[in-house]
Amino acid sequence: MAPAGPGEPVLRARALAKTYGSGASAVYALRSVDLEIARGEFVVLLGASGSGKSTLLNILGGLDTPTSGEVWFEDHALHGAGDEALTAYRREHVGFVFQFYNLIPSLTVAENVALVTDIAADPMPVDEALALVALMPRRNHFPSQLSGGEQQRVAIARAIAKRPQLLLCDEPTGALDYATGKLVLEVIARINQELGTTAVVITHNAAIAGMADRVVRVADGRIASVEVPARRLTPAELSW
Ligand SMILES: Nc1ncnc2c1ncn2[C@@H]1O[C@H](COP(=O)(O)OP(=O)(O)OP(=O)(O)O)[C@@H](O)[C@H]1O
Repeated sequence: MAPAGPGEPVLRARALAKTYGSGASAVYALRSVDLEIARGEFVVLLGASGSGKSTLLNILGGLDTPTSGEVWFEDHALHGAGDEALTAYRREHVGFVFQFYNLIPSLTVAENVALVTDIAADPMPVDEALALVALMPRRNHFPSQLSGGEQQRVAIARAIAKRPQLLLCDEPTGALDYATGKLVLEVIARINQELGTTAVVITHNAAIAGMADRVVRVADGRIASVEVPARRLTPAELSW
């Protein structure tokens, strides 16, 4: 099968369920999720704490597997895939950004990004990734010398330097103040638009939803609603 073109689904979930534990202590993190994400789309996942957002993102990114149901990346079935196949999927196709930046403190900014470009099949030059997040002037600094927002931008540079098809972000602005959070969102939006990277961003912040192509609300392990904003706003136009 040819890779999906613009607008075609790059990720598909069908009747996805994830249960932790069993019997009386079972936690139904996802109950029955059907979702398609198109190539190049910017999707925001909203929902209360514990609603299942991270579980869904982790399954889409091959960090976790469903208890039942199907999840596909293009024509690769991720459900039931073994550790080796999921590791290869993540390495080749997925960039992750988490709330905490997970940078190596003893390495410079450029060296943190090079950790990924050294092992990727078709990486961009480290300095190109740093330019995309406007951090070239800080390339030789250590993480401890950077603000939280700058550290998060390094984490984004590291995630995109391997030219992943998917950029999956779990609360990327959760540890940042308002203005810094906006800067980080601007970077993610720019990468989505300039590189065409499909982006899925989890947030508690409903205002961020304005910058999405589609807003998926998760409640109690289910998709509660899907909205398409009339116009995609820039992060600068958002306020909360
Ligand atoms: N490893 C685990 N073992 C048991 N229960 C878990 C595990 N991971 C998640 N859960 C439960 O699954 C449910 C969904 O969790 P999940 O982390 O996906 O929610 P979330 O919407 O991302 O929440 P938050 O916004 O607080 O990060 C929660 O009730 C959580 O307690």
